[in-house]
Amino acid sequence: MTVISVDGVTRRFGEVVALDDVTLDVGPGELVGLLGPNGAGKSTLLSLVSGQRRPDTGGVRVLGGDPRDAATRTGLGVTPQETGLPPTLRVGEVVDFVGGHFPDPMPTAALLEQFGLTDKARKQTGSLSGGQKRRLAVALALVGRPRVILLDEPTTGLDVSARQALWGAIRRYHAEGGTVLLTSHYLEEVQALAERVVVIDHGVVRADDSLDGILRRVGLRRVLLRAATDLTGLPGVARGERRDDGTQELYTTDSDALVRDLVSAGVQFSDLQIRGASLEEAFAEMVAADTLEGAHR
Ligand SMILES: Nc1ncnc2c1ncn2[C@@H]1O[C@H](COP(=O)(O)OP(=O)(O)OP(=O)(O)O)[C@@H](O)[C@H]1O
Repeated sequence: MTVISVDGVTRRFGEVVALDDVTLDVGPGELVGLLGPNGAGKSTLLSLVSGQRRPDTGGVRVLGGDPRDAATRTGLGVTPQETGLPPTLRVGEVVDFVGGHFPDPMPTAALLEQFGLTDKARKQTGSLSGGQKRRLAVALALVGRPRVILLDEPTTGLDVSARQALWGAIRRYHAEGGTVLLTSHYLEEVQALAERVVVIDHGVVRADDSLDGILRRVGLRRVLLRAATDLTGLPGVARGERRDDGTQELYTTDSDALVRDLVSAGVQFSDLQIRGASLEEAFAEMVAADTLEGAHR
């Protein structure tokens, strides 16, 4: 059975098309990372899957039901936005309150222990640090022992150790058979957790592939050199830029072949430097290339 089924969904906000004919199926036990730049439509997609919003056209099913039905939502865990935590309620009270909506909630003490929040149980949520709030938000997604969780930017703003701790909790949930759909700006986070990656941009799914498949697609190298001839249009150069200082920056999937071609063509160059494009650059490259393709369609 498909756990999450998004079928031909379009959602507008006035003139803005936040999602444009999006189709996405997530199977049981999958851990899917939804990746995209600001404003891509990730949060809108999660809000449709969680039943907080309705699509204009198309359909969304979760665990075979309508996500707007209370019965369906008991199988679904979501992280509230930071502003969604009532600031005057104590941490333990918030967990009890959310857990009270589920038939078999996790014991509050065990959950707080798992997320390193035991000593905060009696603190008002308004007094928590940003990192502690994020941990509480993810804990709340798990309190009802849901079959599927939706995590929107689970570790944004966290330091390295807090991020690792949360990744551990997400991995444990997944290892026990849970299905996860998470959004992130961080390729690093998606790389650490997800088996499958969906890249979304301008409301359109640009890529949907295994993590390895996506990494292969973004396996660009950056070649920096100084040359009098313009090399930015050479075959094999995905994108290139000539700088005022005489250097040229060339992105290619095969830097060895590019350098061999330059040598055999007798091109004069100096100050050669080659490094892997950062994941961020590679992701930007993929989104830019697909946008260009879209414009030519
Ligand atoms: N309530 C709203 N009213 C008007 N426009 C909205 C609303 N929510 C989202 N949008 C617009 O829809 C588009 C998609 O936004 P969305 O928040 O889904 O993107 P996102 O990928 O989650 O971005 P971010 O990474 O910045 O959180 C954006 O252009 C945004 O401005």
